[in-house]
Amino acid sequence: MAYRIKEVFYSLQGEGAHSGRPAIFCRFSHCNLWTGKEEDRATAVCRFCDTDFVGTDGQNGGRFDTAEALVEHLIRFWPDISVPPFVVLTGGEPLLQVDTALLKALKRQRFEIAVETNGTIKAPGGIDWLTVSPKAGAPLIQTWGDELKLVYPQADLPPEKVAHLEFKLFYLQPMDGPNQQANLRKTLNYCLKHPQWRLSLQTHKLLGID
Ligand SMILES: C[S@@+](CC[C@H](N)C(=O)[O-])C[C@H]1O[C@@H](n2cnc3c(N)ncnc32)[C@H](O)[C@@H]1O
Ligand SMILES: Nc1nc2[nH]cc(C(=O)O)c2c(=O)[nH]1
Ligand code: SF4
Ligand SMILES: [Mg+2]
Repeated sequence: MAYRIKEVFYSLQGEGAHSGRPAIFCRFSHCNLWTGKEEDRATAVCRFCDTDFVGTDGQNGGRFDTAEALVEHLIRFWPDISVPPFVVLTGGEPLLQVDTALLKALKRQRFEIAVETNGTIKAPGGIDWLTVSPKAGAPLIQTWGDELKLVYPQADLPPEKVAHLEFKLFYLQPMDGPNQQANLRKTLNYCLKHPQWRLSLQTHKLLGID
């Protein structure tokens, strides 16, 4: 299968439990909850997305015909082969494209594999760290994983609706956008009242890095 990749970059994981950890980011094109076109945002299922995932024209993006070709491309961004490489598969919605062939090819090169998904597609086996970020109005199929990272607030998806699911860690991430400051305040208040939940700041944005 061919893989369509918007961009690849080396940065620090900015969100969740691995925040601060150097990682190769592989951003897959396409999402099942938004076309990615601004003209469709108001009618999309997911309307607050902060990411451009359209096409393959981003930094180091492209179309890769085989899993091996993509893995060879990714590993070039890792600076020290004595440390196992860490990759974050994101998007767009990576599980539209991530398959067992890719996960196996990554493992052959000793990759530790993290995935960021909206939870509408069942994850294949072989992922080391699964982050699920459910979206109001979308079916939640992947109901277990390592961390649940809920963007907050979402009118029709209060944290109470997902607090019982099978995850090791529960994060609230303030919704970026026009109400960012108010959302940050609400998020931190919610965490203080409900200590099951931790605050996930998008630290890459604070640092001004990718
Ligand atoms: C761009 S998404 C790609 C992965 C997958 N489609 C998903 O939604 O989880 C990566 C992460 O950014 C979060 N995110 C997207 N837009 C955001 C925003 N405006 N504010 C805060 N987090 C946001 C998502 O919820 C997800 O956890
Ligand atoms: N630094 C950094 N950390 C991230 N964690 C999740 C991201 C994403 O867009 O999925 C992301 C991102 O875009 N940049
Ligand atoms: S599901 Fe993820 S990639 Fe898709 S529009 Fe929402 S935040 Fe963006
Ligand atoms: Mg991002």
